Amino acid sequence: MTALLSTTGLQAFYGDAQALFGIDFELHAGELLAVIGANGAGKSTFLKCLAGLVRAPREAVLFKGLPIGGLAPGEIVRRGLAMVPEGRRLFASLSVEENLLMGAASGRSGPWNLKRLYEMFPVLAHKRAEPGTSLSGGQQQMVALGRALMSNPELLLCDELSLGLAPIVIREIYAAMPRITAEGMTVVIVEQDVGMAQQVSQRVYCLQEGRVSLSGRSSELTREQISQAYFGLQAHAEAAAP
Ligand SMILES: Nc1ncnc2c1ncn2[C@@H]1O[C@H](COP(=O)(O)OP(=O)(O)OP(=O)(O)O)[C@@H](O)[C@H]1O
Repeated sequence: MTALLSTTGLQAFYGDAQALFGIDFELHAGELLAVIGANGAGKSTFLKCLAGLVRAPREAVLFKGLPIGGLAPGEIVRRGLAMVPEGRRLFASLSVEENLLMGAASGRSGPWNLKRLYEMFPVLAHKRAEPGTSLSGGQQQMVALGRALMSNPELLLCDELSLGLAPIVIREIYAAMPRITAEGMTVVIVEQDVGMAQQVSQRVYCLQEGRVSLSGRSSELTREQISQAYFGLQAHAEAAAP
């Protein structure tokens, strides 16, 4: 099966500091995959390389068979890859609806529009005219997720959706995932909560100090394997073919 997205030997740097040391990664259409790892392991940097927010060598990232490493973020969105950034990053001067409509600027068509989003998150319909930043953290996360969906991507990258949110709100946000994947969308989540990551995903990659320390099917990985990969002891289970 051809990968929807793959990276080969992906390295990333902040100035002279190296953050990723040769990431080999493969993602197939329709998967929901989780990237886990401790603080500073390189999870956000990895997603940013895919989305064009951190520089990557052109050939190190293939999306739909074409090299996209280092392309401008807007070009990558137009090709069908959208990201929900860590920390929501809403436009403070814009309303909820205007924030959502920013996502539609890619010009891509597909199943997601304002009506669908408001059905999925009714609270946003009630607050459509309010400034995005006046909402609760969980509601802002719904806007950030909705804004990315409005670009009708084939691949959605979500960086720590649960950051700073109460467990009940986290469950509400993750409850949206089956509706998103039911549309055929492929999803990568970065998640600190390993239990949640394993529960919602089909496969997991664990990063440790900028390297893949473990990959495999979520249902088959043991807590012990994950905690070893998370905290740095040697462990590697090859990903089973999806
Ligand atoms: N803007 C930056 N400038 C310099 N170094 C950075 C920058 N962003 C991240 N780093 C470094 O790159 C490495 C990977 O960080 P990254 O944020 O990708 O990790 P992470 O796994 O997403 O962690 P977290 O869960 O804390 O977000 C770390 O050593 C971090 O200090």
